[in-house]
Amino acid sequence: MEGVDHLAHERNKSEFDVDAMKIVWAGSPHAFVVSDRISKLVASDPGFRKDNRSTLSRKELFKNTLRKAAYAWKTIIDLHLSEEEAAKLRFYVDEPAFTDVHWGMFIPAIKGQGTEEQQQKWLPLAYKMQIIGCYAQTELGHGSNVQGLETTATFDPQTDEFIIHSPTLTSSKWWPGGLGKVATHAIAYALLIVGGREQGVHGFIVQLRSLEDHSPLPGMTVGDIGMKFGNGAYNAMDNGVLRFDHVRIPRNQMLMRCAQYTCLCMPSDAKLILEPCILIRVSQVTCEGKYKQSDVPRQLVYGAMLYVRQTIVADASCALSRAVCIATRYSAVRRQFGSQNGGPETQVIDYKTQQSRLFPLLASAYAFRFVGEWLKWLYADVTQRLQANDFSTLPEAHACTAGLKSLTTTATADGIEECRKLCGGHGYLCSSGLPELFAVYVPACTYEGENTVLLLQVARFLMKTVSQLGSSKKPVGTIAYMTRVEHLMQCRCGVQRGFAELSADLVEAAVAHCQLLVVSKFIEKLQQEIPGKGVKQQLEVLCNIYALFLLHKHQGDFLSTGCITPKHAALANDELRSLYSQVRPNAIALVDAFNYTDHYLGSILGCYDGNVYPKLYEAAWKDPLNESVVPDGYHQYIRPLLKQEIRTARL
Ligand SMILES: CCCCCCCC/C=C\CCCCCCCCCCCCC/C=C/C(=O)SCCNC(=O)CCNC(=O)[C@H](O)C(C)(C)COP(=O)(O)OP(=O)(O)OC[C@H]1O[C@@H](n2cnc3c(N)ncnc32)[C@H](O)[C@@H]1OP(=O)(O)O
Ligand SMILES: Cc1cc2nc3c(=O)[nH]c(=O)nc-3n(C[C@H](O)[C@H](O)[C@H](O)COP(=O)(O)OP(=O)(O)OC[C@H]3O[C@@H](n4cnc5c(N)ncnc54)[C@H](O)[C@@H]3O)c2cc1C
Repeated sequence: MEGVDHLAHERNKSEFDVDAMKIVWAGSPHAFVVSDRISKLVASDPGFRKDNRSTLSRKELFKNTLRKAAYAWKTIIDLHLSEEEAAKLRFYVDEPAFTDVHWGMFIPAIKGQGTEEQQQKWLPLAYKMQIIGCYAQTELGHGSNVQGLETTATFDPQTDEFIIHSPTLTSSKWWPGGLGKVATHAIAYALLIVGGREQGVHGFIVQLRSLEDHSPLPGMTVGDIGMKFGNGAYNAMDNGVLRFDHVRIPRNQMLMRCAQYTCLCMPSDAKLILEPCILIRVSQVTCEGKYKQSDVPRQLVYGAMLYVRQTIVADASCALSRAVCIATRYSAVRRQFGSQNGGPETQVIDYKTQQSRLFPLLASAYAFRFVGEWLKWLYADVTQRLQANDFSTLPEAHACTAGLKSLTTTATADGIEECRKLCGGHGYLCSSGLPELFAVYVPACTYEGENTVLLLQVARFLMKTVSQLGSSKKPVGTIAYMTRVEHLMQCRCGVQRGFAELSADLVEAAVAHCQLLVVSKFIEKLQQEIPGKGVKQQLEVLCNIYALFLLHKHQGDFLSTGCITPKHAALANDELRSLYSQVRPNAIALVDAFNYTDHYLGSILGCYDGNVYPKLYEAAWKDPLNESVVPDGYHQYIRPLLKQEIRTARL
């Protein structure tokens, strides 16, 4: 039987309203309509074709990405797309590009840390893409440790300028996306030196390339850092290297204000829209060469990272759901063993082992979706509070964004790889879509804060909270539960001792805290009204799978701390098995609810109609290696080998 019939049969088994679930997944009926329309627009436009990416050379890939970015921008302008629609278009075009960093980091950094004058000067140009920006923070020798950056920005009061300089090889900027070949400007982070005194790391707007002929400006040595992991994939991005040799910029190009807690605003007609934002001055250098710092928390300069980490959490559910959709559909198509009386073999999705690897990932995709929604709310909430000069929830917002970024990207990267394995040998083919998805996704565990480094930030926050237990400062919000954990009261005196020594255990505690967050936000979601036949029931099953799977995976910790008994552990495992059986008939419908087009999935194994084998067979013949029956190199290397005379006696 062909796959196409097979999946139709699977769809008929489902016990809930898939259209209603699509709306839950999208977030609202409006979000669904926008997403559905834009995904179809992209899928039907040959200008956004992506099935040939893995066969392109680096140069061809990069040029093709430039073409797509220009074409995407033209589409946005011609169709007068709104900010929401433009963001969806970028999502469905599905190509890492300099535009991500321009819109996702360069513009938010200016909006966040620029003065009003700076915003008025630079944002209209950036919004119209008349300048293209990158975010140049990381250096060859320094990434996680931002305070350790070596690039210097020395104020020269004679000329009212900063001199930006890379004093060592290790101070070369290294990694910024878009820097290598495209960006005309950068937000460069450098150690500020005023009157001979170091004043910490600050951001500066630096022009890199001529707006006439794109050549690097005097004093700049700039280029691409080279091929990265995987063919195609993130190599569409020109991550770059940059050295400054005493480059002079006007004093008014130091970012002197901190108000980053505003959302990205991309106007449909590329005209400037300035949103209301917080006007907090963090630091300033005057023309007389005086450095002034206000008394607001210095951590506000990390706001751009808070913003991007929150978007990364929202993106994790997309990447994981995409892999899960591919693996689930293929698991229903693929058959191995178990043929009875010459009948069909068993669908691999019916094997309990397959279910126990696949369904927790399906549940995780939904769990991350809802925690991502909640994190957006938290980010909006902290923004509002900061506008009222209330900094009280900033540490919690930092811990949540950092911790959830770490948890969800790690689980998603691992989950994509598990989905590849769940697809057996065919999962290793580029046409499965999974190798490229993994290669594009996996750096999310490193960029925007290396995942272990971020968990250490969460651990620091948790330990601070524990040390304050019993004081008048009661933990609230996501750490309110700590007052209920008696054991923590006994720990509180010792928490400031041995942090480094115990850091591996503390990282585990940080992960557990984040997992609790994900579970509790899933439960909160279920407490809302959820319309649609059987939708809530399905989500309850998935929520229970997510929670019980974690309990099962970490049962050693639960048992050793006396939180559960061996009997509980066994019951949890029984329940998990029963939940897998409940998901089974709904599995295909649950991944259909993601509403992904075949174009976006980019996977023969995951195609909607399940018609996998003819498509795999057809695709093989399109490989460049099959352009000729006899390969290039036959006459040079194969034929001489076949015709060689055996000269050595032993052979
Ligand atoms: C082809 C298609 C084209 C389509 C075109 C269409 C057009 C587009 C239209 C629309 C599109 C919309 C697009 C949106 C796209 C969005 C996508 C975004 C893509 C992103 C791409 C990512 C690329 C990668 C970028 C990077 O990686 S940038 C570099 C990031 N670097 C880091 O993250 C460094 C990590 N290190 C740190 O964060 C810090 O150094 C530290 C580890 C936190 C330590 O800080 P430090 O001050 O040195 O140490 P401490 O003394 O420990 O202080 C910590 C102190 O501060 C608090 N803290 C720390 N961080 C924060 C924070 N962020 N906020 C608040 N508070 C913070 C911490 O709690 C401590 O407080 P206490 O002292 O009180 O304990
Ligand atoms: C694809 C990609 C795109 C990027 N884009 C940009 C960009 O646009 N702009 C930009 O500025 N940067 C960018 N980066 C750089 C990125 O932000 C850094 O690589 C990241 O912050 C990690 O820093 P690092 O490389 O210094 O890692 P390191 O900190 O050197 O990490 C190495 C190891 O050391 C461990 N480690 C480090 N510190 C500690 C500690 N205190 N305690 C315990 N363990 C520790 C880490 O856990 C890790 O295992 C990008 C990186 C990648 C891979």
